[in-house]
Amino acid sequence: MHQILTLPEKELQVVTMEEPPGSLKKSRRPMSADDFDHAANAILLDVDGTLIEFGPTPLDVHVPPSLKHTLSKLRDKLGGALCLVSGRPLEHLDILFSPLNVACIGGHGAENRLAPGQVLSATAAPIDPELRNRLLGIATNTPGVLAEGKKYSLALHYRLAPEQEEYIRSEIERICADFPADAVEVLPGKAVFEIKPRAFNKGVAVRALMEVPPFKGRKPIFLGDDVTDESVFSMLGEFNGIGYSVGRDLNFTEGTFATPREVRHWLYELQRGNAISVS
Ligand SMILES: O=P(O)(O)OC[C@H]1O[C@H](O[C@H]2O[C@H](CO)[C@@H](O)[C@H](O)[C@H]2O)[C@H](O)[C@@H](O)[C@@H]1O
Repeated sequence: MHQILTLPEKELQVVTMEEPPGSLKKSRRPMSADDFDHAANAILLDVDGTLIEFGPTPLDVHVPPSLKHTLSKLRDKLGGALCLVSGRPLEHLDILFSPLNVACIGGHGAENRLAPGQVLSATAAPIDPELRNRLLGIATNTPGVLAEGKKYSLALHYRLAPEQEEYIRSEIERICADFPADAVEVLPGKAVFEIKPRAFNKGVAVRALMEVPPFKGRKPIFLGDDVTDESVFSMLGEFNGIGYSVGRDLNFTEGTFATPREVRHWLYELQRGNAISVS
């Protein structure tokens, strides 16, 4: 039997994770909080592996209350120009981060809420149902593999069965070959393959975000940990922005945080700084 992961309304298993050791050499330090300008910058944040530590399954994660508090304060000091940019669906982000209300890009760019308090909107068509069903069959037939159904994509997680990575990869390739190549994209994430239509990605969604208030005219600072974040890192230059990676160096980044804990500390320092009033 495959396991379809769903998030029960307002109910998540909360696991307190050990903080991983900050082992990475920090040769490229991110900007000091003293140099940060609350009136000129926008903060864009990937979630899993950047703001919070990985858990064994998508539901077994912990969002520290102190992080929600920090993000709430920082959002206010930025005049609302703070956005979560995640592969998770927006409704999952809202449950995980409740009661925080911030701008969000979800589903790898398929959905967005371009400012805090706005109504959610979809920017993409749902994943092809036949493709979804055939991919679900991989989880059905492979012990330890979890299928995370999302409206716009499907994630096949092998964190609990790492030995299945190559088998899953080849099965996905075999199935996707039956669909138009320009319609299907496979994102290899952290112990996961995400299959989605090619039409949207985080970078395209961030480009749209940066055209609307309160983000318009600001310089985006984006933090991400994964190759699935590269579509954002690679377009930041269009807005004079800066990218920072987490846990490892990635292309188009100017600095690296060792761990999500270090990211959380940096954000805490940013929200403590004085906001310069917007004219
Ligand atoms: O874009 P992100 O915010 O980084 O989200 C990427 C995916 O994160 C989640 O999966 C990852 O985190 C899980 C919980 O720690 C972990 O078990 C899994 O192995 C990771 O790949 C989420 O479940 C996906 O929907 C996101 O696309």
